[in-house]
Amino acid sequence: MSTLKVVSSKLAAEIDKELMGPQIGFTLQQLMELAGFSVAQAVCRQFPLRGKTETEKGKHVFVIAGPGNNGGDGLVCARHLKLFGYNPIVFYPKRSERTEFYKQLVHQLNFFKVPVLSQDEENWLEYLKPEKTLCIVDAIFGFSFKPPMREPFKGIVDELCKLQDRIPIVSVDVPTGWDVDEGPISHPSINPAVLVSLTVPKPCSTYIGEKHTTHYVGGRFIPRDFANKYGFEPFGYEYTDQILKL
Ligand SMILES: NC(=O)C1=CN([C@@H]2O[C@H](COP(=O)(O)OP(=O)(O)OC[C@H]3O[C@@H](n4cnc5c(N)ncnc54)[C@H](OP(=O)(O)O)[C@@H]3O)[C@@H](O)[C@H]2O)[C@@H](O)CC1
Ligand SMILES: [K+]
Repeated sequence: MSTLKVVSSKLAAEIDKELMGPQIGFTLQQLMELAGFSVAQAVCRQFPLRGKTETEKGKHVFVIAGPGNNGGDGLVCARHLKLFGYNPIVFYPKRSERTEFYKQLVHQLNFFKVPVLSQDEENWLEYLKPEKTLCIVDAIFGFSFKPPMREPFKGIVDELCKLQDRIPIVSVDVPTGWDVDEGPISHPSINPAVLVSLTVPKPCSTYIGEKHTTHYVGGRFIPRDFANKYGFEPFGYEYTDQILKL
C-alpha cells in the first residue's frame, strides 16, 4: 500500500462526506472544534509564551476569519488561544449567515472578551504593527477557494503579502489564495511561515518551501483503518498531541 503524503481536494471532500455521513456521524461542529484546537496548539508550539517577557506575552495573535468553514476554524482557534494565555484579536470582515453556529462562535469570543473586528472597522491594519503582533492566523479560505479573489479579501491578502516578511503567517489548511491542488497560481499569494494541514495534507502543501514554512498536520480525528482505506498511513501523533510536525 503506497503511503500517500497528500490527498486530492476531491478525495478530501469524499473523506469529509464520509466522516460526517450517517455511518460515522461526526458533526461539522465537532470537526471544526478539533481543527481549530489543533491550529491553536500549532501557534503555541511555534510561538511559545513560556519564559517570554511581558511585552512578548502582550503581543496580539491576529486571526483573520473568512466567510466559510476555514473561517470557522479561525474563530475556534482564537477561543483556545485566549484560554492558553495568548492575546488574540479576530478580524471577521464577512460574517457567514449560513448557519446559527457561526453566530454562536462569535458569542463565545465575546464571552471570552476576544475583540472581533468587522469590515467597517477600517483600522484593522492598526492592529498589525510588527512590534505588537506575534503572528497572523490566515483562516480566510481553505479548500473551497475559487479564483479570482473578490473584495474585501483581495485587498486584505494584498496587505498580508506586504507584511509577511515582518509578521509570520500561520495558514489554516490551505494558504489563502492558493489552489488546493495546484498551489500558488494566482498572484499575489501569501507564503506562510507555518501551514497547518487539517486531516491530511492537500497537494498544494507540496509547493511550500521547506526552509521557509514549518508544516504541521492537525485535525486528529481518523483511525488507522479509515486512513488506509483512503491510501495513507495515519500520522504518528505523540500521546495527546493534536498536531504533528511533518
Ligand atoms: N471538512 C473537514 O474535514 C473539515 C473542514 N474544515 C475547514 O473547512 C474548510 C473548507 O470550508 P468551506 O468548504 O466552507 O470553504 P472555505 O475554503 O472556507 O471557503 C468558502 C467560502 O469562501 C468564499 N469564496 C470562495 N472563493 C472566493 C473568492 N474567490 N473570493 C471571495 N470569496 C470566495 C465562498 O463564498 P461563495 O463563493 O460560496 O459565495 C465561501 O463563503 C477547510 O479548508 C478546513 O479549513 C474544518 O472546519 C474541519 C474539518
Ligand atoms: K487559509
